[in-house]
Amino acid sequence: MGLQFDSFVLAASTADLSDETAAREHADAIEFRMDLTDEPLAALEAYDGELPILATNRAEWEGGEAGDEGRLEALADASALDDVGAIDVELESILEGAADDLLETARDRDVSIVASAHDFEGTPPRNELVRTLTEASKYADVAKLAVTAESKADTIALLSATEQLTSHGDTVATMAMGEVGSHTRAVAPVYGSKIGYAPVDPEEATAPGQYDLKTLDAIVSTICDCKI
Ligand SMILES: O=C1C[C@@](O)(C(=O)O)C[C@@H](O)[C@@H]1O
Repeated sequence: MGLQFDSFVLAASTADLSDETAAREHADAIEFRMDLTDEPLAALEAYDGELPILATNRAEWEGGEAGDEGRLEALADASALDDVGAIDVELESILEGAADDLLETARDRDVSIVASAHDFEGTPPRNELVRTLTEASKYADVAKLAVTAESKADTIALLSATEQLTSHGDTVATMAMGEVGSHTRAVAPVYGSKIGYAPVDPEEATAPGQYDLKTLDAIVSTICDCKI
């Protein structure tokens, strides 16, 4: 069965699957950043951890390091592995039609789909946040949106959009990158966000403003009963 996102999933985000041992105490899943390592499929095949994997192969044009050649095919290969319970696919690739085969393959294999969008420059207006999340929800089990907050108003817009989609019955994951937005990583789950990303080692953050795994687990567990 695919990774379920009915309650909050704290993902240890890493390019090194040997982090799983240290992550196990705090994380519900591993986000494996295939694009940040050399032989991702070999690493996945050798994986013998306990936590299920959310596989991400982030494109260069979306802030990652994977070139387009073979990128979605590698995700399809990853989805064949038992430990891979979910894949992350850029909303842009979905809308272009480039991910049609991948989505079908994932569905056939009962692997959950996270459709993601990122804004590394700023935070679009609230109605656009709602529109992007609504669009992503049409194609995926989880609609994910990471923006860059430049003001407190940006963070409130993101949290408000998160609450709106969640009350409407959609499954979303949201976070504001950067210093101003850091706290949204802790409080977004209160408003319904279903995935948190955190590195085991703060030096190995996969996005700006992330808390380390232990810290995020402690805060979320304290302020929210989202994991139940
Ligand atoms: O898309 C996301 C969210 C993220 O960018 C973050 O801001 O925590 C971290 C990435 O590893 C992940 O793929």
